[in-house]
Amino acid sequence: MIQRPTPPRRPKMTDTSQPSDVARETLRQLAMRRIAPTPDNYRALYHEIAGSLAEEVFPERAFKQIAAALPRHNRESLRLAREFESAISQAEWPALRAVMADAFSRTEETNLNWGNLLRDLVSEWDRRQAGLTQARKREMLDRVLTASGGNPEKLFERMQGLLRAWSRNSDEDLPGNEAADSAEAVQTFAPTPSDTTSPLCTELLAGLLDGIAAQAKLTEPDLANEAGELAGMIRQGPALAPELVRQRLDKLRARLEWSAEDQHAVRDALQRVLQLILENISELVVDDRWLHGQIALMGEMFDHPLDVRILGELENRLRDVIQRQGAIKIELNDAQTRLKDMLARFVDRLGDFTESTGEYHDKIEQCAERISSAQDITQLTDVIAEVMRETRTVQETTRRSRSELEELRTRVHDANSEITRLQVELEQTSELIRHDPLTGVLNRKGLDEALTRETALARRRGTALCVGLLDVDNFKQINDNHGHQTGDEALQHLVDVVRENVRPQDSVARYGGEEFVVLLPDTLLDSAVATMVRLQRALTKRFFLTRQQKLLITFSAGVAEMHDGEAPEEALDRADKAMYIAKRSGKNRVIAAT
Ligand SMILES: Nc1nc2c(ncn2[C@@H]2O[C@H](COP(=O)(O)OP(=O)(O)OP(=O)(O)O)[C@@H](O)[C@H]2O)c(=O)[nH]1
Repeated sequence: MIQRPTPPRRPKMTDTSQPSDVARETLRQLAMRRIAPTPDNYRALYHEIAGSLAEEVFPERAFKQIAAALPRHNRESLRLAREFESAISQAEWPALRAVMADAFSRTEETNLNWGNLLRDLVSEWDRRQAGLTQARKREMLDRVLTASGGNPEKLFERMQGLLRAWSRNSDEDLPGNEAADSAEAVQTFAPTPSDTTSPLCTELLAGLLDGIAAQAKLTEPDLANEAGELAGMIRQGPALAPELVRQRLDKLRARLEWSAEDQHAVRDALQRVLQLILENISELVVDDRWLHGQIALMGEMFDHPLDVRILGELENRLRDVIQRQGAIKIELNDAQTRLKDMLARFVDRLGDFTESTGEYHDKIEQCAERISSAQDITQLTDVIAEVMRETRTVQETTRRSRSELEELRTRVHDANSEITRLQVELEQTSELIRHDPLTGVLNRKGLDEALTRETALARRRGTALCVGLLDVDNFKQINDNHGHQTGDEALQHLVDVVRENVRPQDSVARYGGEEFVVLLPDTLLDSAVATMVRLQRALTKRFFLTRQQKLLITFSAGVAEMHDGEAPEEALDRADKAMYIAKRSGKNRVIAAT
């Protein structure tokens, strides 16, 4: 026998006098009847169990779609659309009803008024008005027609304005103060600042923005793009989003002001840099390599668009190079003078030696003559004694000269090595003075300068500035297990990853052994924390490879946003404290300083 499935029995209802019981029962029934638990099914079942009527649901989504399609060409339609949206967001039928009634009554009003408006306008056209010729009236009407851009509501509004202006100036009822009224008429009629549909204003404004875009293209591409985009928007029809255009124009004006201030600072800094270069070039007397160093620096400077940060750094670099080169130059001159003295003594010694050996030869020749003319043995004995004495003297001179020459040779060799060392140091000075020799990032001195520069810029521009201080986790273990050289390479790897993952305007500095600072201009605290976390992620993606072994480098970091009027050292101190909290709470994390 085929077993028919038993239809789901209506289960015994629990007490459903309380809404919470109804809700519980609804869920139970949904599960038992295997009905999909959608909001609509839940609602229907709830009312079935409660024995109530389903309330009419407010169709918010559908209304929002309607709101999105509403026209917003003028102030009036924009206001209505906003009121409509507000009624939707409150899900209120009465409010929605009021907005709709308002909108319809306005349409009716507008329709009714067209006839009256035209009649009044025609009669004002025929009347005589102070200071308004027919030609002037035609010109005014033309402008109203053009400025309305085919928008009937706008045209209606403007025609009413025109009518008011004409009627106030009519001869019949012209009050005593004609001049003021006349001025008011023109003012009433004159395009308002938001009247961007006036073709002349539009083109002037757009042309001005194009000019700004062209000028800023090379030095500030972002600003140039913004000006270009705004020009485009204004040409397309700014009446579509007048508020947005106004806000963007306002921001652009503020940026142009900053840019002008920057240009000023750039010019001053450039002047100081050039003065320093000139001072330095006039000092160049010993080695042309110095000159090449300076020229390379200038080349570097003019390779980038002039920027206060670059100029500030170059100025400081040059100042340092000049100072250091000055000191090295003195040492180098000293060493060269000593070398010259020694060579002079060497030449003297050689002369003495040649002289004494020359005398010896003369003496020996004389002795040889006396030997050949000697008559007896006594005479010969005297000559031999003299030969012996002269030979001993010359031997003594030769020995002394030899040891003196040996000593001179060693000292010349030492002086030469010293000169080579100083020259190498001289070449490296420009590079190393503000940069850490191991990793190439800024050292403490470089960091101090970057902090001073960025703090001043942030204050002037009213932008945020953050410092992130990171300390490598368990670095001692890397050194102990793999050697100091590997430890050094691990630090270089860390710096490579950090530099690749921060913006060009961010600065990276070595703060201590395995501690680094990242300086983040124009960045709020949350974004700075996010940046440090991004660096941590980047390090987990790029392992450090040493002898075919992958090492994961992690760090703990503290981040502080510079407070108003706070000294950079205090912000660093707060970041340091936050970093220690990160270490104590398990390492490999980023903590925002309070
Ligand atoms: N290879 C190398 N090691 C360095 C350098 N500077 C500092 N160190 C070493 O870094 C180690 C830091 O050790 P600790 O201060 O105990 O820090 P840590 O092992 O990272 O421990 P935590 O910070 O608590 O995670 C010391 O052994 C320093 O000698 C460097 O330039 N190269």
